[in-house]
Amino acid sequence: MWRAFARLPRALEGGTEVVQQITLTQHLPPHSNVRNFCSTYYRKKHNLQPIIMTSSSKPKVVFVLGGPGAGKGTQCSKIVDRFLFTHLSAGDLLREERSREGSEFGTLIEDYIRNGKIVPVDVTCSLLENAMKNSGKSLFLIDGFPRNQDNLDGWNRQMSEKVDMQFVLFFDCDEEVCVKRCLNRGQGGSGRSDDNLESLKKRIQTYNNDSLPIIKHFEGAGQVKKIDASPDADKVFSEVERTFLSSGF
Ligand SMILES: Nc1ncnc2c1ncn2[C@@H]1O[C@H](COP(=O)(O)OP(=O)(O)OP(=O)(O)O)[C@@H](O)[C@H]1O
Ligand SMILES: Nc1ccn([C@H]2C[C@H](O)[C@@H](COP(=O)(O)O)O2)c(=O)n1
Repeated sequence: MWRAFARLPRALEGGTEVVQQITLTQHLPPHSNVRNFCSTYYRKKHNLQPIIMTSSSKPKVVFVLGGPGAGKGTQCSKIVDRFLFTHLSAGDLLREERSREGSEFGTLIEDYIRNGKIVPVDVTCSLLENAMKNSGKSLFLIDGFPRNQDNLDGWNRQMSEKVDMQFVLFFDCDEEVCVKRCLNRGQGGSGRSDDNLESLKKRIQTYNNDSLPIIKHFEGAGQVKKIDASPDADKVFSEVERTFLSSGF
């Protein structure tokens, strides 16, 4: 496959930078009009505007799910380095809000996080929507969301019409491996109030009872791309990379 990128200036898209990837088949002859038209050289030489093919101007979203410590954050930062995505972690946004001076939700968030429970969706969804708007970007990895039925219902109410959900990237990892990784992360000085055995037991329980059914729901709709998250991070990423490339990113 041969790829070209067309970048639409922010001003044209109401403040949202839209980067579209146009994939053409190899079958085009090397000097076909389409190829020439797409080439930066040709465009510059003839002072042409980039090609704009608008399939949708809505932001694109990939949900990233998996157990605590499965490696979602690690893989998201690799995806950001390789592709044009912006990473939004629901957990990070909640921790930020918890620490924000004057936040009315600080105590509630800390209680939910320490006890491995899922914060009510109105809080999380608003943090996500604000972060999306403030970024000015249009390709998002939404990490750790939706984590239960309340998250999914709230998203469907507030956001589903405003974005194009592409697929769910699911990092599949054994419970023991997940727990070990989180405990190591805690011992390495993560400073997270939930990287301890007591919180982890509750987080795993919440994952099994509340998050897995959501993944199954997406699976039933054919929207899940499952990745084995147990090998080392680079090996996991080669699978991830293949997935994004084959999805046209
Ligand atoms: N493939 C891997 N092999 C070994 N260790 C890994 C791998 N991926 C991530 N880790 C390590 O495991 C820990 C958890 O990884 P990470 O924070 O990416 O997981 P997460 O799924 O985002 O966790 P959480 O849901 O708890 O935020 C980190 O210390 C990370 O360095
Ligand atoms: N959708 C979400 C995501 C996260 N949380 C809370 C509860 C989690 O245990 C904690 C840490 O999330 P992580 O960094 O592991 O993704 O944050 C939530 O309530 N709702």
